[in-house]
Parts: sequence; C-alpha cells; structure tokens
Amino acid sequence: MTHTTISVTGATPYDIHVGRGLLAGVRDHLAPTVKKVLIVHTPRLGAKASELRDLLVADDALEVLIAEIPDAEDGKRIEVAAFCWQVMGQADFTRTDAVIGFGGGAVTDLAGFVAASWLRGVQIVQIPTTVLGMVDAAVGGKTGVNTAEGKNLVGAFWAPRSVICDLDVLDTLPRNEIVAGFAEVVKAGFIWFPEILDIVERDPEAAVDPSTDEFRRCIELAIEMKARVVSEDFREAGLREVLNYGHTLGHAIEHAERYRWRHGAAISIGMMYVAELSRLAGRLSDEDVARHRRIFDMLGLPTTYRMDGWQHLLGVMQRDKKSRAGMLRFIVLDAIGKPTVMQAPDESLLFAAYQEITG
Ligand SMILES: NC(=O)c1ccc[n+]([C@@H]2O[C@H](COP(=O)([O-])OP(=O)(O)OC[C@H]3O[C@@H](n4cnc5c(N)ncnc54)[C@H](O)[C@@H]3O)[C@@H](O)[C@H]2O)c1
Ligand SMILES: O=C(O)C(=O)C[C@@H](O)[C@H](O)[C@H](O)COP(=O)(O)O
Ligand SMILES: [Zn+2]
Repeated sequence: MTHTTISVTGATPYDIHVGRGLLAGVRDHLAPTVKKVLIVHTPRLGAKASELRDLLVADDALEVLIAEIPDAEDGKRIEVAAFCWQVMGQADFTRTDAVIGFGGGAVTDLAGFVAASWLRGVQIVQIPTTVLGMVDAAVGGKTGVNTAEGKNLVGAFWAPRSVICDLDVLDTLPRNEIVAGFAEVVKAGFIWFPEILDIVERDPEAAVDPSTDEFRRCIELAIEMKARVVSEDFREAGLREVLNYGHTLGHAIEHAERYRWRHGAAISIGMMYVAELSRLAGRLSDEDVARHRRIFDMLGLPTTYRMDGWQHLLGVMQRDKKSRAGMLRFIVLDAIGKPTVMQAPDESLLFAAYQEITG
C-alpha cells in the first residue's frame, strides 16, 4: 500500500504521513537530539503503546516514559495535564526531549497542550489512532483542555513535528467511533471538497470501511483540506474559522451532555443546525439542506436534538471562541463548498433554525 505525504507549510512546516506499517519508522520522526520521550495514551491503547515503546527503546540512546491518562474527554482536563507535567518534571525532561500523543483526538489535544506548555514548548509527534484524530485533531496544532464552562476553553496553538496516520491502528476501532469521526470528514465535504459527499452518496458503507479505496480517498481529501487551511492561517485569524462549521452549537451540546457525547455526533447536529440557519437566512438552497440530512442519515449520524435546552445552549454558545464583543458568529454556507461568516444573527432566527432540528 502506498505511503502518502501531505505537507503543511508556513512558519512551522511539517508532514502528515498516511499509510500502513508506518509505526515501525517512528524513531525517524523524532529529532536525533531527543533523549527522553513521553508517550501519552489511554488504557484502551495500552497494548499498542507497549509496542510503540519497544520500537523506541530499540534505540539505546532513548529513555521512554509513559503517561497513561483517563479515556476520552475525562483525559482533556487540566488535572490530567498537571499529572503529565509531574511525570516530566520527575524525569528531568528538557527542551530537547519529545512528547508523543498516541490516541484519539482527546489524547492528541491533551498531549499537544502538555508539549506546548512544558518549558514553554517541546516537540510533539502526533500518532492519531481514530479517524477523527487522523483527519482533524492531530493536524493543525490546536491543542487544549475543556473547563467546567465550556469545550477547549484553555489551550495553545502548537504545531507538531510530524503526524503519523498508520491505518493499521484502525483495525481495533469500533464502527461507531469510525462513523462518529467521519462527521469531520463530511464537514470537509460540505465546506471544501464536495467529492467527499459524492463518494458517501454512492456507497456509504464503502466510505466508512477503512479497507476500501473510497475510505482512503475521503481521509486524504479531508487531511489535504485541513493542511491547506492551517498552512494559510495557523492562528485562526480568518480562513481557519471555516473548520468550525457546525461547532458553535456542537460544542454547546457536548457541554450540555457533560462531555459524554461523541464529538462527531454533536457536530453533526451542529452542521444540520447551521445548514438550516443558512437556509432561513436565504443563503442555502432547500436541496443543499436536504443533502446534509440525507448524508447524515446514510451514515447513521444524528440530525436532531431535544427541544428543551435552547436557553442553556444559547448561553454556552456566547463563550464560543468565534464570539466578538458579546456577538455570536457562525460559519454558514452560501453553497456547498462556499463557507462564510454570519455575524450577530437575530435571536429569533437562531431559535427558528433550532426548531427545524428538534425531533
Ligand atoms: N485539535 C483539533 O483540531 C480537534 C479537531 C477535532 C476534534 N478535536 C477533539 O477531538 C476529540 C474527539 O476525538 P475522538 O473522536 O478521536 O475521541 P477520543 O479521543 O475520545 O477517542 C474515542 C474512543 O476511541 C478509543 N480509541 C482510540 N483509538 C482506538 C483504537 N485504535 N482502537 C480502539 N479504540 C480506540 C478511545 O479510547 C476512546 O474511547 C474531542 O475532544 C474534540 O474536541 C480536536
Ligand atoms: O482545527 C480547527 O481550527 C477546528 O476548528 C477543527 C475542529 O474540528 C475542532 O473540533 C477544534 O478543536 C475546534 O476548535 P475550537 O477553537 O472551536 O475549540
Ligand atoms: Zn471538530
């Protein structure tokens, strides 16, 4: 199977590697000067993390440390970052040492933040083990943790040295996780590469099956999209905001559900919401909105939410990072592949769109 390399350019360039059997070459992705490596992983990835450690200790010059952190969003907390800092401090981890984030998006976000903050920045190699991590979380250098008030409210922009997407690690990933992660792939289809949507519509089963060419094509298109966007706008001064399509309501739902929902499920509803918002604002056609619903239905991703929580969701959305001077801002579509910003929409319009997605 071929090995694809997708490059991020800009002030801190790096490559994203996609293929199979890539973990064997992990040492080559760390700077030769590295003496200590911290592998951050969750209990579920314990056996694979041991294999990774064995590959690294084959280099006698390397000392490998392990930080096993709680699973999923339970790991994206400041207390967990503090635990990692403690492991690093006790091992005299220096500026020439390296962190490896080995897991889903929750792990790569946390590990990236630990690397960004330790000694004000040490190198990080991201090895995502979920679809979502490969196409989105491990690429682009957004790192962080959740707080009681909201999702990803504390963090840093910190570019990885390298991203290794070894498709072999997806063999153990449950189907529901593959599908949830595919929500970010579909997002790339709505905002940038409609070819992804065509592939899903032709054969949704093949699209989410990691052994198919269709899956590989979708994954690579989504990574390509993200690499192009973050190459142009690393710190989200403009263009990068398009990657937040569906996330304003999506993050508020994750908060309302106490981070027990899959990120992909929450943002699927969030994308359905902004599609309806775009339509009610006269921007998006009925057919393009129907296309959203059809694609989410084909994949088994949710498109509706309960009627009651609106006031709570609205309050949480005020803390969205795209808000400016108390004004809400949403990424909406003028057409498929044409995202834009909607500034301070009327609350009645926001509620009308919400009514369209209540089951
Ligand atoms: N930084 C970014 O740009 C960015 C982008 C998108 C999402 N995110 C964040 O990513 C997180 C969601 O990531 P996720 O969907 O990968 O969730 P996750 O990290 O919680 O992983 C999902 C589940 O899959 C398990 N798992 C991971 N790899 C596995 C494997 N190979 N085999 C079996 N089980 C495995 C994990 O233990 C976990 O239970 C959210 O916190 C979201 O905010 C960040
Ligand atoms: O990389 C980005 O930029 C994104 O917005 C990608 C999103 O899919 C991702 O969930 C991100 O973590 C959301 O960022 P936030 O700044 O809204 O917390
Ligand atoms: Zn996301």
